[in-house]
Amino acid sequence: MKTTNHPDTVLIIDFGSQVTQLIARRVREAGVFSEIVPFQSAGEAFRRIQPKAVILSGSPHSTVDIGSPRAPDAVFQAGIPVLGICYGEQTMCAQLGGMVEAGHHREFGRAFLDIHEDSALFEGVWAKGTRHQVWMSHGDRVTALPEGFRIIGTSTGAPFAAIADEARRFYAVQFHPEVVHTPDGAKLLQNFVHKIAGIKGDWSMAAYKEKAIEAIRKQVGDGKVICALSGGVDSSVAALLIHEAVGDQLTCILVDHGLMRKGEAADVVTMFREHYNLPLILVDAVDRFVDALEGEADPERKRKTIGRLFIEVFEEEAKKLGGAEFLAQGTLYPDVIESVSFTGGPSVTIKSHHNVGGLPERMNMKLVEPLRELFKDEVRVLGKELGLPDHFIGRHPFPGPGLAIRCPGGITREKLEILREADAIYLDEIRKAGLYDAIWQAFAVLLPVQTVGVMGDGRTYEFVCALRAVTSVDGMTADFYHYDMSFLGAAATRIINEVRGINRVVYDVTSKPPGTIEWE
Ligand SMILES: Nc1ncnc2c1ncn2[C@@H]1O[C@H](COP(=O)(O)OP(=O)(O)OP(=O)(O)O)[C@@H](O)[C@H]1O
Ligand SMILES: O=c1[nH]c(=O)c2[nH+]cn([C@@H]3O[C@H](COP(=O)(O)O)[C@@H](O)[C@H]3O)c2[nH]1
Ligand SMILES: NC(=O)CC[C@H](N)C(=O)O
Ligand SMILES: [Mg+2]
Repeated sequence: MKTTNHPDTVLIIDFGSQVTQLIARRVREAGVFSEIVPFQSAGEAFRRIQPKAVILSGSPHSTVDIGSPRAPDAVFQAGIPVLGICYGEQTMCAQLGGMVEAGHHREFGRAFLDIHEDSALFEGVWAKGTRHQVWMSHGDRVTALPEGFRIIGTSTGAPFAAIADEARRFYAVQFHPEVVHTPDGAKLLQNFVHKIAGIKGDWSMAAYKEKAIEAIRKQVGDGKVICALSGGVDSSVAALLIHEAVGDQLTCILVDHGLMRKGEAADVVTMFREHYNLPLILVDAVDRFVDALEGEADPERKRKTIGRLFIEVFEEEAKKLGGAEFLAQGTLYPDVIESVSFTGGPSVTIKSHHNVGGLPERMNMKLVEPLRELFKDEVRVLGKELGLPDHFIGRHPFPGPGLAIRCPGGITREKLEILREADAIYLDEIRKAGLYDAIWQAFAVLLPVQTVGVMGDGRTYEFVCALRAVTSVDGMTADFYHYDMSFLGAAATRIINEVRGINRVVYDVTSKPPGTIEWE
């Protein structure tokens, strides 16, 4: 694991809470860099990073169980502030000489906290004697405090809902300040990092950009870099950053695999050539991909074929350039966080996500991943810093395998063409209705089902098109978008009227889980 470049880091120790990432988000929103590490490697990370403060996350575990996770003792001996959240409070108490009792007073959801004492944690937010909404999710509770601690807040189910040892700068809460259902939670976290830990809060995207550029120059030297550029936000921002760092040592490669949205390859090329004067090779690999996929109906085989062909194309292009030592990717922080999994054993593969990650091993290239510390919306802010036009920054994500995984059943050129047209109309309607930015991702799917219709007094027997639109934060969970029916009616009419081959349109009202966002 790479050493962080940030002097004032808050280390978040993950015990497997569902919302650990939110702690990192809130800390970063306070202008302070944060890193998440799983508890198993927290000791090593603590020595390497030398954080200015530590936050202990929640957990599905119970501290009363034998073998349940603990924070490294060094965390409590370093003289730095520590904040325990939920399980984090429980383990802090268990480790420092207090007591925790297992589950008779379960508290889930909204609860109210009575403020007993003024505290640096509450400064400017909550005054003594007031009551505030917080969000709880626990069964266990602390029943005796370690020496030096006092109660600063209580709730009905948790007499020790907020505690502090001000001398050692140890604080802990039973509720979750990181979630929006604790309306003042973000302010408490700001107090912890600014007032208690004394970290300035000058971590900004502008500063990040300069550091990242420096780091790229150092890593790459005078070597050659190729960047697989899809025109999506991640690879676009990575490419711009590397271009600022090493100029024309970078060559971008956009593969037109015939599975892109309508006009997309040309748009991406125009945008990059017009605005950036960035060396970009457009590889026409349409026949190669579509021939290989012709008739293929199995979702996993589609994905694997596409992944393999990407590798072949990149190998050939790198060779043509006389070789390249580095491959740039738009890998994001959620891809690299090793979240703590309690399912035991390897998790099942739902889909083989195509990525260029398989490339370096096969091609002996070193990876350049300047975004691996960022969340997607942070990447968007960085894109703004780099002058990426708004319509590129706000683009919906688009999967590497493209339309191939939106065409369930056997793929044919004709079906891809029909789908491309329907998708373009659908997105056009969304833009015209002003809904594009309210939706996280939207697309059309061409179903391998034909139905009977009547058009102009004649019988039709054509395909069904499904429309999908979801809201989400990170693509891990999603809800279907609640359109007004008149919008759906208008979009359906246009698709059926304008696209030969489709005579029926349906809307997908499945959330994730149980569905996934894409159909394959
Ligand atoms: N048609 C393509 N040509 C070249 N590289 C591609 C293509 N499609 C995908 N890639 C590579 O695969 C990576 C993963 O794709 P992914 O869709 O996750 O990211 P993205 O396209 O950069 O951003 P977004 O998630 O917003 O679509 C991309 O960053 C890019 O490096
Ligand atoms: O680069 C990618 N390569 C893939 O193979 C891939 N499959 C799904 N996706 C995108 O990931 C998000 C979650 O999709 P699912 O709910 O369908 O798994 C959604 O945004 C999907 O569009 C992919 N992106
Ligand atoms: N959210 C949590 O951290 C819960 C901690 C512990 N599992 C409990 O039920 O109390
Ligand atoms: Mg993409």
